Amino acid sequence: QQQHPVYSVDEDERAGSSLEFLVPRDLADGFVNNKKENYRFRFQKVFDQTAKQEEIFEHIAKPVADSVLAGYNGTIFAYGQTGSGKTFTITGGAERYSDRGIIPRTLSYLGKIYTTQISYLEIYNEVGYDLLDPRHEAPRLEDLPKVSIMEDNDQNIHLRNLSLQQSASEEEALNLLFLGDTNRIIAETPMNQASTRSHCIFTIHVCSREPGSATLRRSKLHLVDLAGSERVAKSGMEGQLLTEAKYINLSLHYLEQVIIALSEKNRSHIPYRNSMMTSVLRDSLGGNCMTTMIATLSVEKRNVDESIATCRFAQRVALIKNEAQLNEELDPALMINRLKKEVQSLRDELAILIGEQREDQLTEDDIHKLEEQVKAFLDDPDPEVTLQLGPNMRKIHHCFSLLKVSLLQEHIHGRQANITTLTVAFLQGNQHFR
Ligand SMILES: Nc1ncnc2c1ncn2[C@@H]1O[C@H](COP(=O)(O)OP(=O)(O)OP(=O)(O)O)[C@@H](O)[C@H]1O
Repeated sequence: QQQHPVYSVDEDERAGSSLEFLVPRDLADGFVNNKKENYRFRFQKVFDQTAKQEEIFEHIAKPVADSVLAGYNGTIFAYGQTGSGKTFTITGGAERYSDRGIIPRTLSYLGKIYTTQISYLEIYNEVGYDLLDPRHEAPRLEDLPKVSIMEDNDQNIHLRNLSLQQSASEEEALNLLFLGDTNRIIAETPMNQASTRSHCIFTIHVCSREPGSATLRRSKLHLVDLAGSERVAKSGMEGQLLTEAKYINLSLHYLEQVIIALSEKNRSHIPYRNSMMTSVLRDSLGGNCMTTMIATLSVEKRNVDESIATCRFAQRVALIKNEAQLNEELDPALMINRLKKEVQSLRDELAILIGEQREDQLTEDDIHKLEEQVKAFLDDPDPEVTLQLGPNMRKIHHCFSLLKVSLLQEHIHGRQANITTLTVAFLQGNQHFR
């Protein structure tokens, strides 16, 4: 229907894609700076309306899913005004199988390789609810248990009343997604007939171990469908819708504050605690996480100011540089087994080197022979004489004990011992040992 396109996309293999809005002066409604007519934003990639869900998964979700499989945390979240396609991108459309979005495609991708646990959290007016709680059939939202945030001494976040559901197969995980989606709070707004009024965080917990390795990798992938980012004044809401919109705007504002703080160098305090969502996403926006943001735009003329606001937000997010760390922990039983095997193989190797199987203890016969050797060594008047013990640390230690006893006795009897010779004897034994 548009006579003049309001945007253009410029693809550059190396520099990424850029998106430009053309805003004739008469279109600026007070939000955009109407002295300017061109707004240009650079993104890693811009997907046009013709882009297929398959393409979005390949470019956006698959790399994050791969890093989750490698043991890092990951987050993908969709941000944009109501009706711009956040739910369509994250969950998918109901009409065609090919319309399925990032969550079902990711489950299918991960499902072939790992068993997982799923949680699905909804944050409505700053209160968290478990979308997988069976009590969701309760008539009123207020009757449901609220999810609360607890922090341990290491500043790890724990969510009380949020269930972790086992899912052994892709089908089980999909069932959980459908169950949760039917519980989401949806309202008809002036701009979208089925508008989600809350933030929804679908989390896939992955625990993996390479075959034969003692290392467990635990990582999680948050797939976040944010509530619509539009400003209240424009959407013509009132009553409950207005209250909801104020909460949504406030929590998105806090999200933005956290994101800006993360992008500032030398910033020690990040205000995660201001809102439920930033508390929950604490380990997923900065630090130990690979974060991808999808900004969805409704590119009609009347939405151009919201689109520009969305792009500005997305560019601020793009400034975060996360240092991803591997979430690894050791399985003690496996570690002990592995060390036992290592000890055995070192013993075998040693036996080959010294040409004999090493006993744990010296035998009586060994001890007797050593006593004779030490006695002969001490009695020999030749200053060049050495003790030949072979590459056996137990024998060397035992001889030192014998020599110490002898030295102490000599001392008591007022005679001097030749300590230099003893040291040389040890070093020779040691060299041979090496
Ligand atoms: N790329 C697309 N192709 C086809 N239909 C789409 C696409 N994106 C969105 N739609 C359709 O547009 C409508 C609005 O999209 P959607 O519900 O995903 O928006 P939203 O951003 O999640 O909105 P809200 O914030 O209100 O929940 C839906 O009917 C959806 O099926």
